[in-house]
Amino acid sequence: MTNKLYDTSLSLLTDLYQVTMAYGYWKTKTAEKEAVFNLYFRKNPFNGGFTIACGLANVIGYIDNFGFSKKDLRYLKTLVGNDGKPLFEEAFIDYLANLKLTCDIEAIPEGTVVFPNEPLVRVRGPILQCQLLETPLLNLINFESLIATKAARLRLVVENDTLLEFGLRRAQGVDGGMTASRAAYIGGCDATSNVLAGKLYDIPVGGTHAHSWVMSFTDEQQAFDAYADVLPNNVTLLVDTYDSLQGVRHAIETGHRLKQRGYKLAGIRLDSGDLAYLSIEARKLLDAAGFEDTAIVASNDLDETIISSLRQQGAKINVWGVGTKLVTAFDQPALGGVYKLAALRRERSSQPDEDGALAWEYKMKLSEQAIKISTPGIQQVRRFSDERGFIADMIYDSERMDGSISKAITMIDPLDFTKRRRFDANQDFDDLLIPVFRLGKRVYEIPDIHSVRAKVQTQLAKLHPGVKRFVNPHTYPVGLEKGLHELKTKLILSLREGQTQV
Ligand SMILES: Nc1ncnc2c1ncn2[C@@H]1O[C@H](COP(=O)(O)OP(=O)(O)OP(=O)(O)O)[C@@H](O)[C@H]1O
Ligand SMILES: O=P(O)(O)OC[C@H]1O[C@H](OP(=O)(O)OP(=O)(O)O)[C@H](O)[C@@H]1O
Ligand SMILES: O=C(O)c1cccnc1
Ligand SMILES: [Mg+2]
Repeated sequence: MTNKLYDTSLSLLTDLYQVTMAYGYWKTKTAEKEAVFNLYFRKNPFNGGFTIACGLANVIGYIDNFGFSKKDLRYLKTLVGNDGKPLFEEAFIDYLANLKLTCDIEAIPEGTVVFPNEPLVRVRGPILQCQLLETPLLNLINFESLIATKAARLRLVVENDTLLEFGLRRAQGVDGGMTASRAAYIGGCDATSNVLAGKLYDIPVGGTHAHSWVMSFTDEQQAFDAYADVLPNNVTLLVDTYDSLQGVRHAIETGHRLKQRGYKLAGIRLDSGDLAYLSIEARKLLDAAGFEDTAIVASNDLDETIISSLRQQGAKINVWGVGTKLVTAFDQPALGGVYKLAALRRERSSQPDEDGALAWEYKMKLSEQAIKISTPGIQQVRRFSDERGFIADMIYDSERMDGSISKAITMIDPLDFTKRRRFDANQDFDDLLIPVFRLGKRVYEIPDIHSVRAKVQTQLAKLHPGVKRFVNPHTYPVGLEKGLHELKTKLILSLREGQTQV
């Protein structure tokens, strides 16, 4: 099982400006200039305190299959500028025909808990190649991370109950449905109703039946009995087509017949009305009839807020079916991930290469808003932890700071330089970005989807509850290593004075 959706080249799945810039780099003979780009987001979605990294498997699929086909090239040849003449010259099209990716890519593995400003993916290589990857990488990481985060939030509220993803019919198109099912499973759903996702991604599939089944019979009892006859080992009956509690009584009747045949009534589903009241009453009826093990499934525009309220009201629901608001990431339609140039290698001749840092020209985007000023550097994230869990994350420049920690390290809050933390040499840590491609060759095995899903839960267990709460969550500390902070400050000052380099 590959966990990949893309088995064909999607190299034109990019914005036109990436191709026009690529042409520009090629034309100005800077295509091969070595660049470093970081992909990160600035704010956790859903006003939450954390994000789940997801989408790397599809990034890998995209890159594994990268390459412009003859048809792609033929199409690019048809593009014209505002004078009606071709946008790109033939020689550039030939260049693209032979283009093979040779980038080094590091990434934070899927299922990892991540925070604003941390590079989830770092791409290093010829600037033309890095540039072409901007849009697809953002497309693939933003959406899946958003949905995995939504599912993780749902998992936090349902605790050990069963969580089903029912979203395909409301998803944003085919791919929105497919990738949402994958990310929702990783984030913490137990199964999906999406059969193709089940097949392609090895996700358990499951579900009940629709109102149409009941409506196609003259009465509900007949409908339930017929369903139980056909699929005696898969009976969860939707009871709310006419009157929910009457429906439960009919389901109990069917349940008795199933029992006589050696099967069981697996569940009933409520899909309208007051789900707290109805589930409590349904539970009483089921228990009184000896169906203590029959599950109560609920669906109907659920999300983490409604589920949390239902649980507080004492609802007797043990399976939650969540569709629309999960796969459309209600109520935040996108994760705002960005991909920024962070360094360019200097011309070999212009600088001695004795210090790794001197080899690079650090780059950043200025902004009036401090949060939008990008951080330069060949970034790595160091996550410090102790026996209770994660303590803080520090972004550092892997070329400037020796990766081995032999002395104390100071981390500075990027939005308030007076806030500092010191970590001594024996503090436990992990560096989060790991090599995925070296010179365009894959050096990373995609883990199976079940272990990624399990990882989300072990990661969340290491987060302080305050960071996981939904209302005004505590901000998990993410800082810059002191040297990187100083470099950034120096660069901001020099850029503001109209210079471009440090
Ligand atoms: N006890 C409850 N507390 C909070 N929210 C609830 C409770 N019961 C149901 N809900 C939620 O309230 C909303 C009810 O939706 P709506 O007003 O469309 O009612 P409905 O029961 O679906 O109506 P209909 O019978 O016409 O289908 C849904 O999002 C549902 O999940
Ligand atoms: O509510 P969601 O979280 O999206 O979950 C999926 C919904 O899809 C189905 O019905 P559908 O919404 O198509 O019709 P209905 O609302 O009339 O039941 C199902 O009965 C759920 O209500
Ligand atoms: O199986 C179900 O109950 C189901 C599947 C898709 C959407 N709503 C419900
Ligand atoms: Mg509905």
